[in-house]
Amino acid sequence: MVTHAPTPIEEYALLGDTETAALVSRAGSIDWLCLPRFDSTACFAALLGTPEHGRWLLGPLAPAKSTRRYVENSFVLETIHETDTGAVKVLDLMPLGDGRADIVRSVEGLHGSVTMRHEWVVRFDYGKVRPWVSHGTGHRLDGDVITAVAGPDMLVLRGSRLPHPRDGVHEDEFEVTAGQTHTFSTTWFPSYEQVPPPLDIDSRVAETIRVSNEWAQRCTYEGPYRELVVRSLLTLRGMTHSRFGGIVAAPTTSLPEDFGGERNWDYRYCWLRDASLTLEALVASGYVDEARLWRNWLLRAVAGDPEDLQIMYAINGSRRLPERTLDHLPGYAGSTPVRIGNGAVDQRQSDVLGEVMIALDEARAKGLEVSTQSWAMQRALVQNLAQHWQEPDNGLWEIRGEPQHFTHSRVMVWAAFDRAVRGIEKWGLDGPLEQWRELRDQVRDEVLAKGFDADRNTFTQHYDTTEVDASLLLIPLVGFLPPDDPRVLGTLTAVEQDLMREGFLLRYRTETGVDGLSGDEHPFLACSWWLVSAYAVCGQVDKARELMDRLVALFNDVGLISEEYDPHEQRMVGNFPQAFSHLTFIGAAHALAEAEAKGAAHAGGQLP
Ligand SMILES: OC[C@H]1O[C@H](O[C@H]2O[C@H](CO)[C@@H](O)[C@H](O)[C@H]2O)[C@H](O)[C@@H](O)[C@@H]1O
Repeated sequence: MVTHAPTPIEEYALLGDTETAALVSRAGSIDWLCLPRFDSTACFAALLGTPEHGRWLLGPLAPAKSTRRYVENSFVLETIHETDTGAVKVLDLMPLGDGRADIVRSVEGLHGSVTMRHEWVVRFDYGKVRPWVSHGTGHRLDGDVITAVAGPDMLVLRGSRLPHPRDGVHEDEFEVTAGQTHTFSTTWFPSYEQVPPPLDIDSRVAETIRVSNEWAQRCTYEGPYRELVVRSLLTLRGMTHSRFGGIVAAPTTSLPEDFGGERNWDYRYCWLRDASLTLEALVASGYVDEARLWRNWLLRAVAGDPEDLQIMYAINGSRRLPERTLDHLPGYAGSTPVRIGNGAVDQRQSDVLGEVMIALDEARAKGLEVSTQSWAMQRALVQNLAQHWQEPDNGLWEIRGEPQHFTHSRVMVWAAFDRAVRGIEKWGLDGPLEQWRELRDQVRDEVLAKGFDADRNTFTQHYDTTEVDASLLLIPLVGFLPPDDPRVLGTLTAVEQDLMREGFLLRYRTETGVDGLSGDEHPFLACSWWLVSAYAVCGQVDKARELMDRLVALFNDVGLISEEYDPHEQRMVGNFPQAFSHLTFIGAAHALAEAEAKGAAHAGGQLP
């Protein structure tokens, strides 16, 4: 029985150091943090339970009006808390680029006086393990510190005023008046090592902002919604492990797709699909170095027998992600089970090679040099697909029901062969051209014959149904058919008719039971953005703009968005922030910009 009211998902902001990420609420509570990696165990897991499962709170004791923003293009979060007695500014960040795992927090009095509440509640292993906590002083520790240790993990808390122990919690309350500042840092380190030295905080803050600004300046996108596009690119960068090159689908696990339901999944892994689509968004916006980083990750992750290709890997490329439930956690809003690992790792999802081949083809077109090793790997994977493409699969939605012949999967199989052919024809690479051309045409003929319902003039979710699926919107976007083909336009209409819910798009109708899960879900934001892109390429620019404006209004105050949206309760749903949502938003902005530019050129008589 959960009595703790959950903080709405949209009330969280992201902190990150490109190796892991934290969620901090508007009230100043860091409720989620896995250290030192995105997929490490959490030491603060209140997000999926109660404060007793670990959190770090630094916020005003009295009710406050709290406004926040990121400093320039960084993930340095600045929150102003205004109370009846005064105002303070809190700065939260994870410094970038020093190979350490620190979180820094400072509070500065602006006017009047504010009583701050400080709580440091460390619970290792996702809120389960109470650490051994010591208050130490000494030469090696460089002044007063608090350390918390359990097994392999150790944290050290430093600060200008340390909290006191009480019933397993370290807490403090103190006044901050205008001009006063208190600074704190928590640092993770392996427990067999010495406590790391203190940080030079001012220089780390300045460096973090500088590095982020430099990265943002490389963005080449100049179309509508630019500020949000840049913030979304930064969010994708924040989900990319800067040394490994892997990209997580989201930094959280088990934020529910259905509040109180079982659709709770761990997204702290690198899906080939999500990562390829992230790459496309980055490359289209001018970030080719990131494509190289990820391609090298891919080469290491999939190295070996092509037969053993997985659809997702851990962030460092390792393969074992067994799905387990954490039964000690009550779940966000009572949504159980809380899962770690992901059972979809063993699924056949025939779309993924298509997404990888498209992303690498686009990166090549934007200047990523061809590497012999990379093409050899692509050839081997395409040859393997040639053996298996006719098998039923779990599709891009990773259904847990019976495998099917999903139309989207087959369209992406076509895309894999198509981009392989293009590798030879356009880029002069070597391979069995005739065989791949034949396969490409064979898959195309099959999709047109078996994945299309002529009565309704629409493509279908799979070969044995008349249902539709939002993934069919990708047919013109990947070049399978031109946008003005009547079958594409018919599919657009059918998808609108069947899947629109209160102005946003569902992935598919769960009522059919195709996914093998109980409960329902809400509109899936990536699909809604695919609809914007489909409208844009099909020339329905007014509809694209209208839907885009509606979607853009859903971002929270610091430019973040989750996987799904519940229009009825007007709240974000699912893991947060989700790469899929951010990258499809970027894609939609590009599509809209191109369509509007084309429309303007037409109006100006510049096009035939
Ligand atoms: O809906 C059931 C499935 O939900 C998750 O998959 C979704 O997220 C993935 C990561 O963003 C994405 O690649 C996939 O297309 C989405 O359906 C979950 O990871 C699966 O285990 C689950 O079956």
